[in-house]
Amino acid sequence: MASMSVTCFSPQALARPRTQNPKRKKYSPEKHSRIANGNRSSNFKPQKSKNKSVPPPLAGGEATTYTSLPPREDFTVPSLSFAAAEIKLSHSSVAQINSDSKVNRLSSKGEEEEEEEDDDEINGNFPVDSGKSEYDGDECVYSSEEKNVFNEKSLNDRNSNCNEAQEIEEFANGETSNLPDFENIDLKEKGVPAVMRCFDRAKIYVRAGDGGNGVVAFRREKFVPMGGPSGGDGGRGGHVYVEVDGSMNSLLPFRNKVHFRGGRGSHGMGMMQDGARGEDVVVKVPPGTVVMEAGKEEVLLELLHPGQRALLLRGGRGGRGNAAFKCGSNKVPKIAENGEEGVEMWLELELKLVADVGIVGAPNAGKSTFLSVISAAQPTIANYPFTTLLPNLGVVSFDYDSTLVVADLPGLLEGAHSGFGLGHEFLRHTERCSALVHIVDGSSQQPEFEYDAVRLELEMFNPELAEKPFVVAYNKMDLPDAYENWLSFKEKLQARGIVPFCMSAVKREGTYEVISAAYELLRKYKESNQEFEGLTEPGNLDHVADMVQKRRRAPITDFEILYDSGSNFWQIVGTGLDRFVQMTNWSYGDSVRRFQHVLAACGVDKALKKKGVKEGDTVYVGGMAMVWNDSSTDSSSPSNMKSKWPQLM
Ligand SMILES: Nc1nc2c(ncn2[C@@H]2O[C@H](COP(=O)(O)OP(=O)(O)OP(=O)(O)O)[C@@H](O)[C@H]2O)c(=O)[nH]1
Ligand SMILES: [Mg+2]
Repeated sequence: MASMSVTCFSPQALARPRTQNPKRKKYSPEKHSRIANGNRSSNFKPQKSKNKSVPPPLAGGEATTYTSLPPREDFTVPSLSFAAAEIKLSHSSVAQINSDSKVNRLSSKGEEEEEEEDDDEINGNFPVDSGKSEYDGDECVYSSEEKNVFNEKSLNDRNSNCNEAQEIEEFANGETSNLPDFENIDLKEKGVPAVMRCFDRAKIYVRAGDGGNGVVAFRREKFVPMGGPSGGDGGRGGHVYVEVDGSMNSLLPFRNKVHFRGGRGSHGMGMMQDGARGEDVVVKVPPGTVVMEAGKEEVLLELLHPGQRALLLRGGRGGRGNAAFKCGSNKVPKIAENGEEGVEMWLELELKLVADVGIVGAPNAGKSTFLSVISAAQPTIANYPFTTLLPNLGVVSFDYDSTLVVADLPGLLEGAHSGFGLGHEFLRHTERCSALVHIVDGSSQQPEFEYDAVRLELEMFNPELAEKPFVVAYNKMDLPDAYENWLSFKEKLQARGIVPFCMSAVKREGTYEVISAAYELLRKYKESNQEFEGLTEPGNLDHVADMVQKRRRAPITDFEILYDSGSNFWQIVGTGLDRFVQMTNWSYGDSVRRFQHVLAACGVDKALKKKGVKEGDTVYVGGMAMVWNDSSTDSSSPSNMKSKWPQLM
């Protein structure tokens, strides 16, 4: 049988500063393997937990899920007593757990107790449901300011919890008048401290650099009479690139920096000297970033592989100097162009994890425990819901070339698809997974109900999620309740054509079978999607810049004429013409003549006459106002539009 060797990385590490808590007991792999091997048996033997502080089974026979974040042990104030309120997935009943005992137990557990636990473990009495993480190596420690902020918040939350408990009881009895309408409240960020928010969406502004202006200059040199035009072109503006940086794992940096602008190209100079190019700007994003234009649904780019670089916006073209306009009919051109303005855009970035397998389930089901067993990841594990606030990644490697990346996601609540709890923030991460492991808490009163509720949430968030291949893992088989309910759960699922697995993540039993089954699903999925996979390989990613450029550099002959009869205003709309007006440098006389020529050549005059333009009407082109003359008195002028212009609006 192939062996499981492991490596891991955790995106949580960046978002939440962690240091080792010296008071906490260290996770010892030797001890664990000793315990695991000692207890390894093919049949699960349920053990009554010795720990008195295990919360009592909840009344009403419902699955355990919660509406509000229970306090974190790191931030508890022991003297304060309060009741954390819970709402079950079902609407019928309510249970309250007096968290006092739990809090005190978590925060004031002494060294002696830990030693006692050690003895228990060695004797084979594994304290499976002790409410304390078995793997404390990854404990999160905050700075003193963060703690203060958090403590203040916790205090407020706890005070309000007492009232909430009463309200929730009313809710259970059908008296919902005082409870907020959860459907209509955006719970996304409210009440969640900044350190806990997931930075997986960002809005940024990008702007390509403007091109430099061309200049009018003439060669003046001894012994070179009439040296001719020698004005150089302006340099092009800086491009905007977006690049995947493998070391990034969130969009957090975009909280501090939102604007990215390419450098401006330098202006041209005499002696045929062209201006220097503007500096390019590179926006670094983590792997798995999706780029969209703000306010639009269409996905512009999906950046998956570290090192991938896409050209988003091309810098503006440098304006031509007078040397470029020299021709047979005009050997002394006194004309130069302005540099083209850089394009600007607001973009929405969205980060979707690039994991092969996603672990989903209700809060407290044992998802993080499972990840910690199958990989070297060390997510925080604790006996309260929403321990996991940000997704954790772990890499499982079966042998040399078969590895899979597994993501442990925060628990899902009923209503997660519409923003309830934390789940929907992360549900989109599962869209990238090829397979799911659905962990069911076997010790909950109605595991089938919990299973159905989570499946429904997935389906309501995105029906494609429900189509993904999945493995059902019935967890906590070492607990008597779970053990007793297993057969009925299994039969019910088998009746629907699903074969569930059972396991005890804490005892590391049955976990290998579950992850192997997930790997098998993944393998089959990849086989059947091989052609599609090929498309996601890095290739030419300049299509966004091409698209923007095409839109901008539309032919000058593409225009539309709008007429406002009330004010006798004519407006000529066309991106090609707008760009032409912007690049015309009105300070040179030849520019004006050229502009009129172009208007006549591209058919603007003709089209206006056809539409019935009259003497004295005002015509707007690319932000310029001009007055229409029916009979051109100036024979050198090719267009009927003159006087008042050039004149900026
Ligand atoms: N007895 C027993 N307890 C388990 C087992 N697996 C997990 N637990 C316990 O269940 C509690 C919750 O485990 P977690 O792994 O944090 O659960 P989770 O699903 O990640 O929870 P959230 O992150 O809050 O959604 C912890 O106290 C674990 O020790 C198991 O197989 N048997
Ligand atoms: Mg967790």
